[in-house]
Amino acid sequence: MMVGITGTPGTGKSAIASELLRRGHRVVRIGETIREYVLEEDRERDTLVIDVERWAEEFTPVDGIVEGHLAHLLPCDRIVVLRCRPDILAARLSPRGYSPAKIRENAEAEALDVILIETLEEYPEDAVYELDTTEQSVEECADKIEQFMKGKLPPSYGNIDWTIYLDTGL
Ligand SMILES: Nc1ncnc2c1ncn2[C@@H]1O[C@H](COP(=O)(O)OP(=O)(O)OP(=O)(O)O)[C@@H](O)[C@H]1O
Repeated sequence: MMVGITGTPGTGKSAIASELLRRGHRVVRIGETIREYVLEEDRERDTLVIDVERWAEEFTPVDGIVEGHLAHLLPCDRIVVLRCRPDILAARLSPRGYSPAKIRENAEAEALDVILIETLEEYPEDAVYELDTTEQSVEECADKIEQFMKGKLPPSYGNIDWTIYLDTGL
């Protein structure tokens, strides 16, 4: 079974995937699979432009976890969408040295449910598990993902509304 972990940068994909790796799961980091698919560097947005279509087409499926903010563009069996309250997300991103514009762009995308919406365009409802990491530890989040993988936690999404954070000047 291939399980994707997606989410806005800073929601905790990498940290949670490391915990799942520690627990013995196979983990593929999407960042390590895109190198040959980089089309250009978008300097203004401080990000890489990837040939996502070709990358997704050529991706070799894994029996395990695929972690990265493009995971929902792969044909996973189940997909976990990590969430984080936008003000806390901004605080998590600030030690990275990102520009204020890049932090704002990510916080806004999180407030607007961008990754969840993209995920629901690709996946049936019963394959999606939305997990709010704002006030849970990495271990608690990993526990829930393991339970979801085993079918012990039902799919769920849609209980988050962070639109008020759009007006806070983040
Ligand atoms: N419950 C939690 N789950 C995951 N990470 C958390 C949690 N609480 C706090 N963090 C912290 O949030 C920060 C951002 O996490 P991380 O780098 O894993 O995000 P990411 O989604 O992988 O970002 P990117 O897409 O840029 O790689 C880390 O410092 C991590 O320790």
